Amino acid sequence: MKRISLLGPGTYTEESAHHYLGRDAFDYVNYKLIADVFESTVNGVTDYSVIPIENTFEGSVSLHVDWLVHNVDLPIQAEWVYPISINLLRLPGGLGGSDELEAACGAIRKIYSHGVTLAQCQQFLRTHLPDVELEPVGSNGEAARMVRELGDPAAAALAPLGAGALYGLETLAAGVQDHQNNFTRFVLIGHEKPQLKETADRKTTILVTLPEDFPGALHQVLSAFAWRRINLSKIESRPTKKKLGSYYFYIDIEASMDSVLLPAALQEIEAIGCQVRLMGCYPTFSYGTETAKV
Ligand SMILES: O=C(O)C(=O)C[C@]1(C(=O)O)C=C[C@@H](O)C=C1
Repeated sequence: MKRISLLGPGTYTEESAHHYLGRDAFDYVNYKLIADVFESTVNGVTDYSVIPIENTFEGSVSLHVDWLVHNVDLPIQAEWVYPISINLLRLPGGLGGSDELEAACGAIRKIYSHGVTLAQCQQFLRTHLPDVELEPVGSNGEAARMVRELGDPAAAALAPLGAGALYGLETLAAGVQDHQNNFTRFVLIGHEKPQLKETADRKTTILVTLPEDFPGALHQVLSAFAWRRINLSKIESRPTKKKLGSYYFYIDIEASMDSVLLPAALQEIEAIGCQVRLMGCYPTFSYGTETAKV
């Protein structure tokens, strides 16, 4: 059975992977830190890694995109989008009583959660828990585990309901994210093409580095897609980390490398002196309509 590394247990990453790939079709290997998730696939301990790369409100998870670009050479093999509903969890029977949210919140002194999750609940925290200490941890599953292990009734976690069930925590408030249509995009990376549903739409991700001192180079890159009517779903500049002011463009394209038009567009971009790195051509799955199971 193929092995998949991810942040877990009790994380949104795990929930999303079970939803799209199935619980039993793969052997899931849990790690506490995203660096270890990446490295397990680089070192051949696992075949694939699942990486959260973008959130509706927070935008790109820069740390993860940078790992994908600078530290590893693992193609993207699939992507999916999963809804993120965030819950305030604590030890059962904590101080203040769980029926009165304000009273119960008044008894909380410290909240553990992933940094991205804390950022998605800023308004809720300002309104209900303005004075609590916020402690970012490696994953939301880890946050729930710590609340259980500490045994401190004044501690709480912002995490998935599944983490509460796993560690026996009670839900003080459900769906506390600031925006209701909160989704995160995950990618599956690894060397081998996985066996997934063939009917899904395909996307291609490339990195483009522009030639130096070439006025209008980005305009020419974009026009190579525009006149062929190829749709881009994302373009983002990130530092190359080589020198100040030097950037590459991370581009998601709604087309497959199997089409006639996309390889021609990439050739045109290379011909003007840009460097193009193919990050993957892969099926994309959206929530509610389909899963990736064969
Ligand atoms: O800690 C988790 O639950 C994760 O799956 C990680 C992660 C992330 O790294 O972005 C995934 C999705 C959520 O938007 C917040 C956190």
